[in-house]
Amino acid sequence: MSSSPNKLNVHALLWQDRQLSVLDQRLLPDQVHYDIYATAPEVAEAIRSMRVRGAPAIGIAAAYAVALSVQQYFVADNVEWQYKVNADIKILAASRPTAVNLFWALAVMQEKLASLQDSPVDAMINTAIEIHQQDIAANQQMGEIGADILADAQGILTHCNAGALATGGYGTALGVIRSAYHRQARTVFAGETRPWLQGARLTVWELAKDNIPATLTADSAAAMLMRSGQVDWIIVGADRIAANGDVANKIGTYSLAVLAQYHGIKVMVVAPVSTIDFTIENGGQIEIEERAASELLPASYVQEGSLVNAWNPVFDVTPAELISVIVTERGAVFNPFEQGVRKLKNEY
Ligand SMILES: CSC[C@H]1O[C@H](OP(=O)(O)O)[C@H](O)[C@@H]1O
Repeated sequence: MSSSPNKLNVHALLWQDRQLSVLDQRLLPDQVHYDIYATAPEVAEAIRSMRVRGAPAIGIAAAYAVALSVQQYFVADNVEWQYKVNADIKILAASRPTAVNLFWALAVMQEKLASLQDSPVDAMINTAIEIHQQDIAANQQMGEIGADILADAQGILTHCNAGALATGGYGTALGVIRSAYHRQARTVFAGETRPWLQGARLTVWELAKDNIPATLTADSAAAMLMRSGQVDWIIVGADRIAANGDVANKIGTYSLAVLAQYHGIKVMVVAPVSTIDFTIENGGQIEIEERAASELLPASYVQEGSLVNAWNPVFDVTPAELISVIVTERGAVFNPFEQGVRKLKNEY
């Protein structure tokens, strides 16, 4: 059986001795390597280059980065330091555009900073730690809510990595899979998730570390797998959810949802409320990150004058009508297309 929530030893981020250790996920599963960062621009580059990735993990990393910036620049009786911190916040905000957790975390940290009169360093560090710990608690709550919904369902297909590596710990979609597997064995399939291979390199590695068997599938095998009758639920994470319940997530999620509807398979999206962008009405308003063609092209095509280019959007939007349930730490919204997710709005 999988380990209990607290025993899983997979951490995308570690705060130790006033420094941030970041697991370089580009090197997994071959290498478990942490880099230590002391400045916000270093963390921004770690987010941009996907050393750390996953909507909640990006937000938590940004929160720690703001704390690092305040620690680096704060000077008593002098307001100059605030300009430098604000410049760092702008650098962090420019690192990746789609995951709203990044901007949510920056807003929480800015609000906290504005409320402090003096000696803000420890208060800002504690706020970042709270954001981290709240994310883990939310994931464990969502895990139980999602496992209740699954009941005895056997076959699960997940996409990308929405696990401990993408969050503060435990995971969103993988959190549900962990909690469900903790109750009774399930059959778990993981899509490889080209081109960055979060499924092939991260999800199956993370589940194996947690004693949860998983079967890797090519992204293009999803339709045949669903037709085989082995899948009861598609369970995925999210990077930004619009007020009407449209969901931006890893590229390929939309295809899975269309296939799921055709095959009568249910779709569960698992995300903390910090992933909901209540300021936008629908998924058409979500900026979809396009990454370099070189991340998709074989190296031999990446050369001056090559006639081969690549279109590399790394997220897509799944319309609410293709989603059966959105699970958050504040509860589940079934058939989100009916009323959206506005009822989940609450002041943080
Ligand atoms: C916990 S949901 C994480 C979410 O982020 C991933 O994207 P990326 O690896 O590019 O940061 C993917 O969309 C996951 O579902």
